[in-house]
Formats: sequence, C-alpha cells, structure tokens
Amino acid sequence: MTRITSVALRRVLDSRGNPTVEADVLTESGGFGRAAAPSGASTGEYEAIELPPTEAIAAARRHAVPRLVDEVHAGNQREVDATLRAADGSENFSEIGANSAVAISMAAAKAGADVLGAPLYQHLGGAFRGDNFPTPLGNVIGGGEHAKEATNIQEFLAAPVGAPSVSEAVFANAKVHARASEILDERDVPAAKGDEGAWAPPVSDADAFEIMGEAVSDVEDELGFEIGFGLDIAASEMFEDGVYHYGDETKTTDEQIDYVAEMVDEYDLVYVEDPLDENDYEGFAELTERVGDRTLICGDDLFVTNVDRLQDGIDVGAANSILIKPNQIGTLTDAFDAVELASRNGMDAVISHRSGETEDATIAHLAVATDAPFIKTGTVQGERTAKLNELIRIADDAV
Ligand SMILES: O=C(O)[C@@H](CO)OP(=O)(O)O
Ligand SMILES: [Mg+2]
Repeated sequence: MTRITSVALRRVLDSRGNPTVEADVLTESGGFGRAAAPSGASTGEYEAIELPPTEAIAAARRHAVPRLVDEVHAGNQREVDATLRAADGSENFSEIGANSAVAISMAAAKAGADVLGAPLYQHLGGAFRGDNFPTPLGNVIGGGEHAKEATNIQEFLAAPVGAPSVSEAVFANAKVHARASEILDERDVPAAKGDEGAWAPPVSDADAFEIMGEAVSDVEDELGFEIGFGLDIAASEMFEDGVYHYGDETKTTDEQIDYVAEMVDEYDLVYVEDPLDENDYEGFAELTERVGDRTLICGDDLFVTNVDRLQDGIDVGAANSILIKPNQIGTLTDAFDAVELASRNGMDAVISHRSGETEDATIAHLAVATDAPFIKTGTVQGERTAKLNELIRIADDAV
C-alpha cells in the first residue's frame, strides 16, 4: 500500500530567500507527502553536508530516487532512511546532500501517514503519543550570526515552563516578544528583526539580559504562570584563537564558564545551549557539573544530532540536554535514534528549527512523536508560526 511510486524534487524559497530542496513522495495507493529542508547560518563543523540545492537535487535523482521508487515502502521509515544512506554511500551525505536526504525522509514519513490515515506524530511515535506536549522555547532577542549590529549571544529564549497547555505557552511567548518590543521603545532603542523573527537591537548582552528579565516577569505577572528564559550562546561562532570574542572583549574558557554559571544564577536561566566551543567536551562537562542540577546545558553544534558524538558526550558528562535538528544528520531515523539515546541516559531532547526555514511543520510532529520536553521554533513570523500553530492543532486533535 505504501510502496513508493514517485519522488519529485524541486527548488523552493526558504525564509532567507535562499533556494532549498522540496520533495514530494507518492505511494501506490495514492498517499502523498511533501516536505522541505531547512538551512542553518550558525552551522556546526560536524553537521551533515548541505549541497547547493541544484546539485543536491541532481545527485538525489541519480542515486536515491531509482533505489526508492517501486522498491521501498514509505510506511517503513527505517527502510526509507537506510536506502537514502546506501544511495549516498558517505558518512555525512556529501554525495546527495543532507538537504535532499532530509526532504525525502520527511516527505516519505508524511506519505506513509497519509496512507494510514493517521496524524504524522502518531505514525512516527505510535498510538500512545499525543497527550504530552513540548514547552516551546521562543527566540525573543538575538544577534550573533542571525543579525548584524545586535547582541553577541545568538538567542535569548522565553521558556514558559509553567504554562498549563501548549497553546497558552505559545501565546505567552508571543506576549514576551511584544513586551520586549515595548521595553525597547521605552528605552528609545530601535530594533530590526533577525532571521528568526527575534528583535535584533543594538544593545549589549548585559542590557539584553535585563530587558528579557523584565519582559518575562511582566508577562508572568499578567498570565499567572511561571515563565523563565534561556540562551543559545552559539559559542563556536565566538571562539577564535583559543578565546571567546564579545565585540572587542575576550574571555578565556575559564572566564566563559564562570560567566555562564553566574548568569544561570543571576537570571535563573532554565536553558543554556552551546555555552562553549563545539570541540570542548571538557568545558561542557565542567559547566554541567557546576550548574547542571538547576539548568539545562544543551549541545547543538557539540552533538549535531549525531549518536556517536552524543555517546562521547554521555561518556564524559558533557551536557544534560541535546538539540535535535533532522537536517544536521540527514534522516528522521537518525534524529529518532539520537532522541532515544539521550532519553535512555536521562537527557532532555529539544527538537529544533533552523534559522532558514520554510512552512514545513514536520518538527512539531517530531516533538510530539518523541515525547520531547522542549521544542525550539521561534515566536512569531510565518515560517515559525507554521510549527507553533501545528502544535496547537495537534493538541486540539485537528490534524
Ligand atoms: O543555532 C541554532 O540553534 C539555530 C537555530 O536557532 O541556528 P542555525 O539554524 O543558524 O544553526
Ligand atoms: Mg544553536
């Protein structure tokens, strides 16, 4: 029933206006799935390879499509993804591109769900999923690689940990985003938006901490449930010549660890992603040892959704949380395996968007399917709200 009868690939626009790969998968009984690859700006050194879309599409048509059509069942996700890996033949999808691979992997999953008449999260996660929802981490203020002339820290993220429902959590983050804009106005700070729709004001990181703290506590008072905040420091982007660069100032690794630990306590941070360079397992372990009992230390560029790198991290206690980005590794199977290895080891998975996105909402289903405690997918802006609104629909049994 779910035998694949065609795979079509095309270039479409992403939210930065760059081309990306979209895949359509059809099955013999008429099942249909469509998905598009996202794209990062602050990419990790160990991510699977994103090829220029035209090349990725040509290579996937030559190597992967003939092995999938008439041969593989869209309902069997492991078989689809193993076929993509075999067709590629490299460790990191450098032949067909992780962008072609992830688009086909996600489109096949949707086609499989379509044939079964089940929501995607249920096809991927099983009958007992759909009652738990992730807390959305919403990017409110940011800079780094996502906006020029703004904060050094890439993302200041609202975290409505006390929200009674996913819908209330989503609206809380939008309120924090709006409140941050008012506070910037009161301070006469003009603010454009960065790639993910966060405010990108020309303020210091210290000011951004203050503004975030105020915005979050105002909205917390208004709504009556706990809202914290967290960071994606994206520290690999700051690390050069053995030190972390904050504009004209630098911090050694020890100073960086002290600084992050101080911020965790001063602002009760609930989440800190990539506080140190992507090669510094030891620094991650030291910080996790110091503050891991009261906050999440999350590896994004550190782990790149890769089970081998995650296992290395588990062996040394490098983090207590992992960011999951399907395009960082190339298939849904790999992403699932990373979530499972993490949760077997008591780590929290955070399913994540990329800074370059499309309307594709697969990650909302992935978060529910894997029972992930968090999802990071922006606060406002169409390509972000596509995922947030899908979460609301899943909770409302409307998918
Ligand atoms: O660093 C990150 O976590 C992401 C998403 O917020 O950014 P990018 O997609 O640019 O890697
Ligand atoms: Mg990150």
